[in-house]
Amino acid sequence: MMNQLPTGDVKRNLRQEILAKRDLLPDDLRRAASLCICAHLKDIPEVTSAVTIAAFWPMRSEVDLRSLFNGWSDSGHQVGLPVMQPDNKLVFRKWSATCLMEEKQFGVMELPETCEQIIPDILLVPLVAFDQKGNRLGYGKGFYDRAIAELVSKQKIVTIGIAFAIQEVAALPVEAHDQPLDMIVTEAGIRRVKR
Ligand SMILES: Nc1nc2c(c(=O)[nH]1)N(C=O)[C@@H](CNc1ccc(C(=O)N[C@@H](CCC(=O)O)C(=O)O)cc1)CN2
Ligand SMILES: Nc1ncnc2c1ncn2[C@@H]1O[C@H](COP(=O)(O)OP(=O)(O)OP(=O)(O)O)[C@@H](O)[C@H]1O
Repeated sequence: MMNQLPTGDVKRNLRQEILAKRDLLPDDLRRAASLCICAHLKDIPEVTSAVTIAAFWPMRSEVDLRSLFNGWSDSGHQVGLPVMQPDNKLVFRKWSATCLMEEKQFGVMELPETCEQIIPDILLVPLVAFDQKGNRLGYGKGFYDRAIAELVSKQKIVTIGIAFAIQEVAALPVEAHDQPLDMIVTEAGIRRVKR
């Protein structure tokens, strides 16, 4: 049957449903799955050969990639983390083991202004939901849609969605501004999206 709801409503409902499901994952399972996702990322040549990897500091019940940061940094990668700007854009600042994260708007932890801004060549994108075609849903503020659109207009970039397997949905509604992903990594494995 055709879905009669406007796209914005469908997205809002899916977001709520999947976030509730993600919040219910037990901590031990979340930790194990996060480590499994980290192990998969070590097997992706585009990641291991990247200069600058944009990751994220986990918020709420997201996948936790932090166990990779020291190793990446020690092996010569730059690790970037997102910082929200007043114009609803994202920039990425360089993480190091001595950085102290600061609590910013919506309780999000971010690197302070003293950390230099960097341009990522790999973007690990936190997901609320995804589908098999590589469409993604975030928290609904368009931060990553804008960031991906701006980065791809300037350089070649690889976008990798990061989520737990339970965050997959059959099909997400797609709007003109939605930026699809090149790959999705869950604890179940690495999926490359063909287009
Ligand atoms: N780890 C991580 N960092 C990230 C993101 C992310 O998805 N994951 N972001 C990806 O975008 C940006 C932060 N985006 C956010 C979007 C919404 C809310 C939030 O709390 N929204 C409230 C409504 C706030 C309001 O409208 O006043 C809510 O949903 O209840 C927080 C952060 C940048 N950093
Ligand atoms: N490139 C862009 N330029 C300006 N506005 C944009 C752009 N991309 C998305 N937006 C706006 O951001 C809002 C949120 O979009 P959407 O519901 O697709 O969010 P999302 O994909 O869940 O969020 P996010 O990208 O933060 O993960 C929409 O109102 C949309 O118009």
